[in-house]
Amino acid sequence: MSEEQAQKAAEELRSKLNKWADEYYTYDAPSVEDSVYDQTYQQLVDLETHFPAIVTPDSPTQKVGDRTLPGFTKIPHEIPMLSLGDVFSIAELKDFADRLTVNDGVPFEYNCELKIDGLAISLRYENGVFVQGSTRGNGQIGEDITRNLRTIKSIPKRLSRPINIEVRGECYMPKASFVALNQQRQTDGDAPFANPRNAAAGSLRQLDPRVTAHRKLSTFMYNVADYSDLQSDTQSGMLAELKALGFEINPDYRVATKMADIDQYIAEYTQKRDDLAYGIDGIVIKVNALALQQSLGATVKVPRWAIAYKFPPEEAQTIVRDIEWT
Ligand SMILES: NC(=O)c1c(N)nc(OC2CCCC2)nc1O[C@@H]1CCC[C@@H]1O
Repeated sequence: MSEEQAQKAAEELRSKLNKWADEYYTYDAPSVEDSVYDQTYQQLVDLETHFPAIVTPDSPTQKVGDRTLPGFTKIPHEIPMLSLGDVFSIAELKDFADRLTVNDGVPFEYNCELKIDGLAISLRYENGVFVQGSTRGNGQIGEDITRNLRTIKSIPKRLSRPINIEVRGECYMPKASFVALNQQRQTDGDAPFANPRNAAAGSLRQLDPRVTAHRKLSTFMYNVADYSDLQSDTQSGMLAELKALGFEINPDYRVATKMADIDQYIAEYTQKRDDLAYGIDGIVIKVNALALQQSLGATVKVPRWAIAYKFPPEEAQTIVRDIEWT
């Protein structure tokens, strides 16, 4: 390989790594598994080691640390926005359930939810009025995207009750909006978005809210930062309460009392997945009783009372093959 070819290959690797890092660090919406990122990063390191002259100061190999977007104010999450542990088989899901300490002999009740493939957001209300919205960021620090979120119709500007509450959920782009947007981008000569999740992330990262306003984003809310203001004592009851407050919640949730019910729900939505108006990348299974959620608590990153069952990837990630060394 000549130095010129190495330079070209390095540029391609850098643009991929920068995009993936943005998705991961800024919107918690990685479009590739960490292993793909790591292998590609190593290829860039090898390439730059073989051809030191091609290293650029802005190469991912030269910069470390924070990648929140310039132009957006940082918002600390007083109550961290957790992620979810993943399982990839029913057997692993059963292990998760078996690991939960037995609840004084009473079997756990679970709430099954579709895992919406968007990006996590947090909405804060004071006396029932929407005052601030942010991205999840790294779970501790997000970006203030209030102005962009105000343009999304499914986000209530005023709740049905004048309460103080912080609600978390997923912002997503419906499949139909994604297809229309990519057609428009093709017409305008812009690069199409790879998937609805990236399109949602790209649409929320706009500094100009008018651009966001035209992207037809929507939301499904599914969690509150602090349960104290709610009446319900279960996850399923909380969803119904959020709906009564004015939030959009996904209607396909279902309470399950045994593993067979969970298996059935997973089978049903594995079938229905392609017909849904929005993307899902799995199923979230949560302990239904909020008091049990609290007592089970969380690790630094994920709750002990919830797990994501991930669908098998639709197409295997194409990993860049080893570069031919001449
Ligand atoms: N994507 C989803 O549909 C979804 C969901 N239905 N429910 C939760 O519950 C949270 C609550 C505390 C930890 C996980 N999280 C979801 O998505 C998470 C948020 C951050 C990373 C995942 O996208």
